[in-house]
Amino acid sequence: MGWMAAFCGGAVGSERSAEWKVAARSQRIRAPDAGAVAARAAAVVARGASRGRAARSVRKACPVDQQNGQGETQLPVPTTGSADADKGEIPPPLTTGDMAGLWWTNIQQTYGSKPSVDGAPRVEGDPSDLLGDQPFFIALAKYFAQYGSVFKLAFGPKVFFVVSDPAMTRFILRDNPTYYDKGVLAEILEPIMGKGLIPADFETWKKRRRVIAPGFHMKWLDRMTRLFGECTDELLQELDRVASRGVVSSTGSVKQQLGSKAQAKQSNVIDMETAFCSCSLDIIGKAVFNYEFGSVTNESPIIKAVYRCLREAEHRSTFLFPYWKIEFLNWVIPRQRKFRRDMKIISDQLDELIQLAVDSRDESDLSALESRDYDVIKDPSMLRFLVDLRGEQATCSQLRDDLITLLTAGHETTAALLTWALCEIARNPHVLSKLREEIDTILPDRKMPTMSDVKALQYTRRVLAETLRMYPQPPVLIRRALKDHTIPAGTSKMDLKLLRGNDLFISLYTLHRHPDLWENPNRFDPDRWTREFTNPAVKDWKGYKPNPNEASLYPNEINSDYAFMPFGAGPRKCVGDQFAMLEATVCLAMTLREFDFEHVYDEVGMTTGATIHTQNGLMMRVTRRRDRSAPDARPASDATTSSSSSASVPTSAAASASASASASATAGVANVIPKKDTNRVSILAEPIEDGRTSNSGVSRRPAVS
Ligand code: HEM
Repeated sequence: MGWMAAFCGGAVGSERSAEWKVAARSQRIRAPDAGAVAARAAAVVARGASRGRAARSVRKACPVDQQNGQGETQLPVPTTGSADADKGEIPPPLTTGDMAGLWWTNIQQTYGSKPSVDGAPRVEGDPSDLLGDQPFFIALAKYFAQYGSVFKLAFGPKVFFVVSDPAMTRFILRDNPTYYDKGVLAEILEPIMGKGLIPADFETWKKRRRVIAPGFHMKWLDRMTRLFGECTDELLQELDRVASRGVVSSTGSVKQQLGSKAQAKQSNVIDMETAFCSCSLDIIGKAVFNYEFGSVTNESPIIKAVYRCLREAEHRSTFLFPYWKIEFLNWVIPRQRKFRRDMKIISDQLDELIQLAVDSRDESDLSALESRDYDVIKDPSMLRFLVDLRGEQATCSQLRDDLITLLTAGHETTAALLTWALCEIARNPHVLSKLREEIDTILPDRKMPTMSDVKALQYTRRVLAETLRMYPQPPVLIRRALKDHTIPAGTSKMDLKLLRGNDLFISLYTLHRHPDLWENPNRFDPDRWTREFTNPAVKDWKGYKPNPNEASLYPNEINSDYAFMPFGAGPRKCVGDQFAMLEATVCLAMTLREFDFEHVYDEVGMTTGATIHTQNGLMMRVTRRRDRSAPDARPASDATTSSSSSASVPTSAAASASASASASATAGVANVIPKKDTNRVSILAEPIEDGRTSNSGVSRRPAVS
């Protein structure tokens, strides 16, 4: 299927062009005129109040809606679903006036004599750590060591409260989710995801969650598990090719050996971060809208557009001044012009896929959809489900927002999980050995994993859970208070009084390494999930209790009483958690069954993005597994390594690092030598910096249907 097909030639093409013009015009008419102009200007002063307008300026109306005469019609509320956040009164959305008032209060409190009533200590000195080279969440961990589990950061008129406390987190995410919206996150993501689940306002979220959540039903997940195996198989074929290339020895200067692009391409070194990214992108494309992403090495325009949009979201999340909200700058600044072009490429393709799905709609009840025979269905995608669900008439633009949200949320997160899991496994031979023992028993030979295999792969899933504890994706959850209220004290022993409009970060990174909540928090120890852990010294925290028989796919917020929240918590918890765990388990198990990996560099630093990235890729020497009948056999160099405490701890330092792992949550942080490289992720086969290749060379596979 060609990207341009929908808009090329014929009557349909020209009709659509006409619709585009109508759509564009109707967009302009719908936009609030004077109010919008004022709001845009005010947004420069008060972020948050003009949500949606900037989004509309980038996003386009959908031709399918025009065709159906739906325009921006409301969706009927479906009869099924799991959204249960509408308990109690929903506070009204924030206005420009609210934000301007709050900013004035912040200025008076930070720089004037007005007393603060919030109760949180303010980070003293220059919080330039947050803008410097080190990742944002590492800076927060440093402040956590100094100020405890609640503190605030003040920048000019902005104040951010940072919380790393289980009881407070439970209050925010589970007990009172309607007190908050997604604040800064929504502002950043709305131009990309529109009214998708992540940035959506409460009303839209409630409707869409009820429709999308049942899409992840058991039979579909079962079919997806097969897809994960098929896509991983393609990755394995590529790894096979890489493994058979000239071996880069473990001695001598790797930099010298990989000095040129040609040399890098001939070596058995691969960037596994990029490889996992490619694999998970393929998976999500097929799963969500039955699209076969083109070859990375062929430089498919859509893949480049998707990656650039993800990078743009990251750029926005780390840029303090939201200049993209000033309309004319979007036309003047090249990266913003490119962003608009990329969004159009993506939207056009999604519109084409939606059109195809709508044209072949086969309306069914939810129960019929949930019991579909996915063995015979050609298109098992989520889009098919959303379009076929009886009574469900989402507008095309809403569907587009849903799809792009699932694509974005479900791609990098899982790739990051696999990346950091492999990073830790390669440093911990005893973990690898236990993994292999399990994998060889449950998945002998080339057997494709099934859902029940994944359930049986308990140790593999513990490794993944441990990875998510140490490298949560995303490392920080973002909320904004919609009403004045008080969050009762947790471990911090102080109530936190919030004003309407206050921004809040829940630092999962520090919560997951909190020394009061975890034994040896910086130690990579998958077996911790089999041991109960309590600490009576922590107020209002029940501790961690393993699930009997580890029945659920991962230890979660309930087992840990909100100390571990790999997929968030409460009604806005990740809708793709099972999908992600199944995918990561299948991919990791299949990969380790076949190949040995060895770190090329001692250090794998972290950088901030939407997820935690490596600094310069996860460069690994890959070889075919040496002795399948003796899974413990590892290269001699590995035998000396023990549990590391951080991805960036040099191998040689791992033993001493783990000895001191019982220190504070920032012990691992101290070992980090960050070197920010926000342009690092490249999907093209180009050498980066010192000549190492940034591309896995993972080729795309033929369509899986
Ligand atoms: C290892 C992989 C993943 C991790 C660690 C992860 C993590 C999270 C977290 C922490 C949240 C909550 C965000 C918040 O409260 O602000 C979330 C939400 C979400 N995730 Fe995931 N996720 C993963 C994979 C996926 C996948 C595979 C999909 C879809 C196919 C997905 C779709 C979503 C969506 C749509 C939301 C928003 C839910 C809502 O607001 O109702 N995620 N995810």
